[in-house]
Amino acid sequence: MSPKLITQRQPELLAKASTLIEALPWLAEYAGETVVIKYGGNAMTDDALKRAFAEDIVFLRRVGVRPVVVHGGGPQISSMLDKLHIASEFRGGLRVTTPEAMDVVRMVLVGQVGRELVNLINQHGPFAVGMSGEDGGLFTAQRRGLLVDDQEIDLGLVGDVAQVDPRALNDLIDAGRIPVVATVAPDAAGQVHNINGDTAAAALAVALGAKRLVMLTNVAGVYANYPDEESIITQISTDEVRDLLPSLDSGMIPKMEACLHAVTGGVTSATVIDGRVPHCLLLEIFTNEGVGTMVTNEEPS
Ligand SMILES: Nc1ncnc2c1ncn2[C@@H]1O[C@H](COP(=O)(O)OP(=O)(O)O)[C@@H](O)[C@H]1O
Ligand SMILES: CC(=O)N[C@@H](CCC(=O)OP(=O)(O)O)C(=O)O
Repeated sequence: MSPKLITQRQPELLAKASTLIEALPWLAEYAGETVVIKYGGNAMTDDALKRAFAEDIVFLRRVGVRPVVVHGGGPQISSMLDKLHIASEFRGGLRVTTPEAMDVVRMVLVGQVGRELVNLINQHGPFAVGMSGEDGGLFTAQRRGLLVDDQEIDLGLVGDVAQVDPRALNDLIDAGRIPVVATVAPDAAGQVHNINGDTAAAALAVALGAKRLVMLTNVAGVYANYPDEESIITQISTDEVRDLLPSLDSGMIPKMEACLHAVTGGVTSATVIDGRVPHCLLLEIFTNEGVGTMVTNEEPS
């Protein structure tokens, strides 16, 4: 570059350099740490965004973080169920899952969404390995219902994570791979269950002793009064999440329950970020401000 061009472009070049320098303490803080990233189906809206997500994951791996991807695929499952004329219904943010729907959930999460993410990440090198809760005994599911007014509502083959065996997954990470996890898992008798992606990501983050859980979705974060944009929450304590939970709706219920579970289980923070923003993951982890709503054990100052 000519000296004249450098002078003209100095502000732009300085801005680039300062972004890199801003990342410096964060690079040190996260090196060698496990970060669980939950990629919600609602955040997988277009191909450019998905490619940017794959780049961010590979970036994390390249700078010495141990990223683990747990993906959802709710809208993708719903669209396949529609095509097959199988009705589906959500209760409390969870899909009521008949045996017929379970086959579709497993097919879409493992065979479609998981494959696509593995493919995108591996355009940067042979990093990603797909696995489901069934592989290497990663998750043991336990059937769960939904408590409404002290009455347990049957949700069909919906599971909670009763147990995590992270050995196979840790083997992959130790070998430099990036696990990409689909959240279906057998119960103790071998019956496969549908586990909500947020629920599974939190259980995994706790079991792995992850430093952080970051969840990409299609809203800017959690709103105290959804969808009033003014009511966006940037930081919230676990006590405040407990107070907020009864007022939440749809998919935000399992998401906030999952954040609560992760943080009370020892994960330093759980953050919900806007997956519609390209490279939101890098912005959240490597910049001072971060984006989205962060749940921690501390009262916000
Ligand atoms: N208080 C709230 N703040 C933000 N989003 C909320 C709130 N209550 C309900 N939602 C809904 O939660 C959705 C995100 O959850 P979900 O659909 O499960 O996403 P994902 O597929 O990313 O897991 C948002 O699109 C929004 O419609
Ligand atoms: C029990 C339950 O609700 N399972 C979810 C699993 C996928 C998921 O969690 O997808 P998102 O993260 O995109 O919402 C479902 O069937 O939609």
